Amino acid sequence: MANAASHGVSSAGCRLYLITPPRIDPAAFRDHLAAALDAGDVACLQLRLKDAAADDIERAAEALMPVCYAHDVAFILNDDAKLAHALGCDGAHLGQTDGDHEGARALLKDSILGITCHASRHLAMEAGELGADYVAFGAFFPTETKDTVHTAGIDLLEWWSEMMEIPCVAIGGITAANCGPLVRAGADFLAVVGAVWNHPDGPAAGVRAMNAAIAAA
Ligand SMILES: Cc1ncc(COP(=O)(O)OP(=O)(O)O)c(N)n1
Ligand SMILES: Cc1nc(C(=O)O)sc1CCOP(=O)(O)O
Ligand SMILES: [Mg+2]
Repeated sequence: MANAASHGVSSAGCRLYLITPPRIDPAAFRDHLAAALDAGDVACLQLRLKDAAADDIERAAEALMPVCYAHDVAFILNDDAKLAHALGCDGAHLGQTDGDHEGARALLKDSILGITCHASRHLAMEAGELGADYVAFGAFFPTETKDTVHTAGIDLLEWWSEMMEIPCVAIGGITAANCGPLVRAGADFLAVVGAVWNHPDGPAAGVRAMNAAIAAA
């Protein structure tokens, strides 16, 4: 079965998975992104613009993709597999209501497909069966980035990583201060928004703090 490692998003140990803030000015954000990626290891960037028109997403992708590629960071688009394919992204991340997962798998071929599985073993098994490259569990902690409904526990990560080879992503309120148990439970990637983009000393400090915490776990 295809997996994220075979597409160049290697999880060799736990790695950082960055997600953009929901609204950005692409030209200004490009500099913040470059600073963040200069600061340390990042596996991928997910462009997650909420309530944005396709044209705006395309403009943002054009601004940010070259920065990712210059740093050997995979570029993943949220919510829309067709647009991800059309824009030449490395892959797409789909939630449970973001369209036809099987159609997306077929369309994206060897590109990355990640699927939100909330706190559900059943959804994760389904995602694995259809060929997802990673499954995402969350929310592990309270978050100000998004209104969340589901709460995931450490036991889910332990179970998945013991039973399955498909990489898993942990998301939701993750910070340098609280990520240790997630890493030790087997998370392959920690997906973060606020811990990096809202870090009081800037995004580079956020990446350094997250990577130091991952290494110390
Ligand atoms: C890595 C990762 N995990 C989960 C999500 C959430 O996706 P979804 O449930 O579709 O919610 P939105 O992000 O679209 O609001 C994600 N984006 N990335
Ligand atoms: C986009 C998203 N999805 C979640 C889920 O639980 O599926 S939590 C979340 C927000 C993640 O942002 P932060 O790192 O700032 O908490
Ligand atoms: Mg979505």
